[in-house]
Amino acid sequence: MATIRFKALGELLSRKPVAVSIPSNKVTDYYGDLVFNTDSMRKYLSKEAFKAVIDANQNGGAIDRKMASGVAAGMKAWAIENNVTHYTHWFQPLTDGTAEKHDGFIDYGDGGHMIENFSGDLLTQQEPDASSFPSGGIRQTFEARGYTAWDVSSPAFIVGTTLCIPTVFISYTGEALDYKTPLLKALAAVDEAAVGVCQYFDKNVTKVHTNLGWEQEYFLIDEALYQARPDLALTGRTLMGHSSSKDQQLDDHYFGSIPERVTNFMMELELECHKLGIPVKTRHNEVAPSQFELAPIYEEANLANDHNQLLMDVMKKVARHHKFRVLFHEKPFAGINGSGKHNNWSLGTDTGVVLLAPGKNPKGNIQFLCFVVNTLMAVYKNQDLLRASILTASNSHRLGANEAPPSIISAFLGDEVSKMLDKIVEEVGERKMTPDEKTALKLGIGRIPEIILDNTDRNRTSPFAFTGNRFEFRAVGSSTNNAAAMTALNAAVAVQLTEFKNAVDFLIEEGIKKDEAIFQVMKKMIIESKPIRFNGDGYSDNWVEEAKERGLTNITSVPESISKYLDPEAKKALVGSGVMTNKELEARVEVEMEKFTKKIQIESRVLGDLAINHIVPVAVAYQTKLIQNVQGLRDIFDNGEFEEMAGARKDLIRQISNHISTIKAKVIGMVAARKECNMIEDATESAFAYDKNVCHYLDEIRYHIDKLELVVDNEMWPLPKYRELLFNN
Ligand SMILES: NC(=O)CC[C@H](N)C(=O)O
Repeated sequence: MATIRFKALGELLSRKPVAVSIPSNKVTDYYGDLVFNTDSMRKYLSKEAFKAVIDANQNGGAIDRKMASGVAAGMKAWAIENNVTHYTHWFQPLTDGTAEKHDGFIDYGDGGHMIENFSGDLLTQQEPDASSFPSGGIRQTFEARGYTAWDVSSPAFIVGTTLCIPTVFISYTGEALDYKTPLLKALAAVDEAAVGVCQYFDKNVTKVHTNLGWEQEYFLIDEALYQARPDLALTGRTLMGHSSSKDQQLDDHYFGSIPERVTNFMMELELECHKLGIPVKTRHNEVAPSQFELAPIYEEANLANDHNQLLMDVMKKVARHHKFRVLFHEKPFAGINGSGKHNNWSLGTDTGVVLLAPGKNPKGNIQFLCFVVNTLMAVYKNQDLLRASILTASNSHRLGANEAPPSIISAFLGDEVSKMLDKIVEEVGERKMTPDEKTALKLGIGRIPEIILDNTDRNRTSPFAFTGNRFEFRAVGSSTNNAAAMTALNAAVAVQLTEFKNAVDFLIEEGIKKDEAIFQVMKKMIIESKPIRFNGDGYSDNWVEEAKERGLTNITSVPESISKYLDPEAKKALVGSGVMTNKELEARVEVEMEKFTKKIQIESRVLGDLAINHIVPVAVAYQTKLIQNVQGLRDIFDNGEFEEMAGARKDLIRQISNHISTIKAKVIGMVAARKECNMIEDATESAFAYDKNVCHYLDEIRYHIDKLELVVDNEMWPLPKYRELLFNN
């Protein structure tokens, strides 16, 4: 009997919801308790130190050494009062997670005795030995130094007994080795470019911030079953498993009543999030059985992203208290819904205007349309860059099915905004507009708010959908760091807004009035970017054809998509906006290529192991039982009767034999292919080779294993089945 599987199922039967105690009925009583936020800063910092942090936060300036010492002292006092013993620079290397090295507050004091020390220098900068993080060749192991430097715009927080200081991570020579640095630069770039455009409409605007509201989808699997699936534990997804007879066909999980064990997990998670100042608000069952979603209120994008990274970490810990494992993989189970991390993106001014929401008057609406059109244009020109920022080994399994967008990048606007754009094209002529024409157009534009509020349609197959006051970048995968997508998008929009402004300024210099210049440039852009607008079904075969005719790209290969980071248009966005240097971009491509290769390599090794050591022996054992059974029948029945009775069984023996032989042959082929790929030194070539020569084996081997699962005795099957994994809470 398959002991681990049945033991795990036995454990499942004894699970009880784990009780959670909430300190108060009012979230506001404990919200942000573990954050060094303005309230705690006011209490623990001198007036000057407080002002220095707020200034640096709002205006992006640096904090001088003296001030930093004051801030560190206040932060330490606050932390110690909260039972903190260690501090860490918390950063986001180019891996799938965050990094932290804890140091105690202890140090020798003047007389050689122990003191609690945390200086300004330790707060602002550290020099971790960085040789083991991916760097894409920027940092050789013999120059292992990397620096972490305090990101003042994201507040310090406490996890357990450790004070965490959000930092950027850069090499000795100044290149970014993390996700945060380029994101901060992209946010600054879009701020500058957007302020320039806003100035056409309101001279009081001096800052534009990017808002991000992510939606985190995930699966929860009982820990005993998870442990009995080495593929889940090592790769985050099931590399095999026949679909369950019932999964999501009846649409009965989505928004269904949340199981009690899961509710308790969610309660504890929300409690931890709220103490950490993560404004999580929404929770619900997602489409697939055992799939859930959690979403916060939107925040400034850098903070929102730190919070998402922190959340993923907290989720893993809290899940363990409830004897669950959380799966962030985009497609842990073939054939049913995968998990996205939809990024709701918008821009807002320091005067309180949401730039992607319709305005209150014609002027506000023209500004709104300007930002919509520039965003469309940026997406149109940067389809390949945006795809490169989201298409990973794991996300590639998700795209194109089950409400995840396809890999053709397009933008959904809804009928009403589309009509508005078409109207601009129709009504803005080549020659100068008459005052009456302008008034008519502006009046039409003035009607936008009512129209949109009633028509915020949704399109789940769109990678980039307008939803009334923001765009939802739906293609982003659940396991990734949002910063990659947000860096690409904001950099692309920044470059686009600058081009727009240059074009408008040029016309103004030629003597054309500002509003007409804006209309003329918008018209051109609406026409040029039209191919990116698509409100229809992103899954239809027609769309694949039509997209091709429109000249849109459709790339499903991960290495091919990553390599587009180095195309001129992508470089223009990332390097042109000052977000990355050429060297950093090339390094990033190398890191992403290596990540792809390694993930496939690991999957291939795990599958080979499971196929040969778990599945084939069981299939052989079952086949032997069948053979013995057939032999027994032959012993007791005469020939005619025997043939009639054993015919089907003999067929089954043959079928099992075929599957076993094919699996064995394919595993041998896969290992040989891997060996060849591993000889290739160049990261890009190796990734392409893995994609072409190894990936297909994963599907082929799985096919035969899944067929065996259908025929082998259930008592003998070693791995928990889909029905057991999916209906376990
Ligand atoms: N209802 C939904 O929005 C499902 C989204 C889907 N899970 C995705 O992969 O993006």
